[in-house]
Amino acid sequence: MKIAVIGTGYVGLVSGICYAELGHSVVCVDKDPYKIATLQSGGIPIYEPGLEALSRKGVAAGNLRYTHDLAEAVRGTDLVIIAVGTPPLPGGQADLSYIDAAAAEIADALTGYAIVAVKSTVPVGTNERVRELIRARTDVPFDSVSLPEFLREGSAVRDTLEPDRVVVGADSPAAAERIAELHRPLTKQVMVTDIRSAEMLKYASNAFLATKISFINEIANICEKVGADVSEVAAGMGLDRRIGTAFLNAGIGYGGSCFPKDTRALIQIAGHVEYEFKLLRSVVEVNQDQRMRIVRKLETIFGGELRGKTVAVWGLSFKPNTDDVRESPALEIIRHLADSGVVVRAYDPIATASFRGLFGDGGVVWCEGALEAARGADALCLLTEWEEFAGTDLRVLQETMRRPILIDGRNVFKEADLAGTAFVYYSIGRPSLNQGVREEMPILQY
Ligand SMILES: NC(=O)c1ccc[n+]([C@@H]2O[C@H](COP(=O)([O-])OP(=O)(O)OC[C@H]3O[C@@H](n4cnc5c(N)ncnc54)[C@H](O)[C@@H]3O)[C@@H](O)[C@H]2O)c1
Ligand SMILES: O=c1ccn([C@@H]2O[C@H](COP(=O)(O)OP(=O)(O)O[C@H]3O[C@H](CO)[C@@H](O)[C@H](O)[C@H]3O)[C@@H](O)[C@H]2O)c(=O)[nH]1
Repeated sequence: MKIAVIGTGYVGLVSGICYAELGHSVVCVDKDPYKIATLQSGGIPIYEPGLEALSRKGVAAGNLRYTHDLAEAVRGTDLVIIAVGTPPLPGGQADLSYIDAAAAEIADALTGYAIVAVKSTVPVGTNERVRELIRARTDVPFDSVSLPEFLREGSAVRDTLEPDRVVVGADSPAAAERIAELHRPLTKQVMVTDIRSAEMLKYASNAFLATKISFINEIANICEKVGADVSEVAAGMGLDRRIGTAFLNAGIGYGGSCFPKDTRALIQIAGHVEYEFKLLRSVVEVNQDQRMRIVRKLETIFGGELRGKTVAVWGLSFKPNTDDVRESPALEIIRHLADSGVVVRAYDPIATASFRGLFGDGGVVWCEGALEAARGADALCLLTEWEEFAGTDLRVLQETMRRPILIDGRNVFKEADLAGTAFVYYSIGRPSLNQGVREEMPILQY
């Protein structure tokens, strides 16, 4: 197929490169000149494992190219994929201005029949809105398809080439079949449905996963008080195939460019039809609170006074294996620490530059290595579970720090790692591992 992908962000770029890998003829379009220049020179403007090599391969094979000229890319194409951003507006609802602008540009560029598919995450009814926008500007025939994307950052290439499922929402059976056919080499699970269900299914999936995370975080918080271990609890729950083990890792809550935005947008979508999504509101509230537990724990350890302390932070991205820091819990935690008069020494293997771009520099010393960040610190907070942190020799770390206080926000370390150290250690929902802050467990009488 001849495919034009509009937007070379995390979704558009990965999708475009992977369609080229399947042998299709792909043009990726972005209006950001820096991104296109980087891509044209063989680089990748984001950090995503495996992507750069695939991009170079597609370009060398002659079936992948990059341009900022949308009209030229759309001309004569079979499929146009919209993968522009839908960031949150201040009230939480999705900002559809990039979708509208792309739709108008596509309408003006269409020269013959094409399928226009929306991969961006959009509120129910948006595909119909896109269709009307295009129809108002052109007589060229086209079909609309909702093609929600489920990839995760950090494993985006694998998720795209081996997805659990592909969902195609369409009201034209012929267009649905063409898009289904495009994805059949990737998975047996191609689901064809109506457009509104496809749009809703994307939000419902993210909201459900976010619910799992807030649920296990609340269980973790209770575990701390009753002397149970959340990792044991989650493992045992996960053995039930109806529950499954995935997304039951307790920690400092979810971040990123999707769960925070999409949960809030779904609350708004429900609100528009006068339905109050009470469960999801709580999920969001629990998540917000969970981030601050780390700060409260530090305050308790330091007797309420953070001012003048030096705190090392390991991990700035919202999850490992990405440079994306959008809605990363680290933003809020570091902001709070810096505002409380703490000197923060921060390190991330990949995401420091993007974090500084969003956060600024105030009150933070940016470090080039994990041990360098820990040097002379009164406490260390681990916020992202990058693999390199798990391999730390805690005895060496202890020697580096002024005081051995370790707040493990992602439950990376195990009992054996702590053996022979003097760390005051606190993790999430595993009170038996706590050292130095271990509380007497209450005798439970009911
Ligand atoms: N990031 C993810 O992991 C992920 C996963 C699934 C779905 N989604 C959804 O996919 C959509 C895109 O997300 P993203 O993270 O890739 O966004 P992004 O912000 O990283 O990238 C969007 C890109 O679109 C470009 N763009 C905007 N308008 C354009 C236009 N008219 N012409 C050409 N380029 C244009 C921007 O310059 C930008 O590079 C969002 O709706 C998001 O919710 C994201
Ligand atoms: O057990 C878990 C799993 C995840 N997280 C956190 O949840 C957030 C999101 O993680 P993940 O879902 O792996 O990353 P994303 O790249 O944001 O992917 C989500 O959001 C995308 C955008 O919509 C969807 O396409 C994906 O299916 C969906 O998993 C991160 O902060 C994680 O640290 C936890 O705290 N505990």
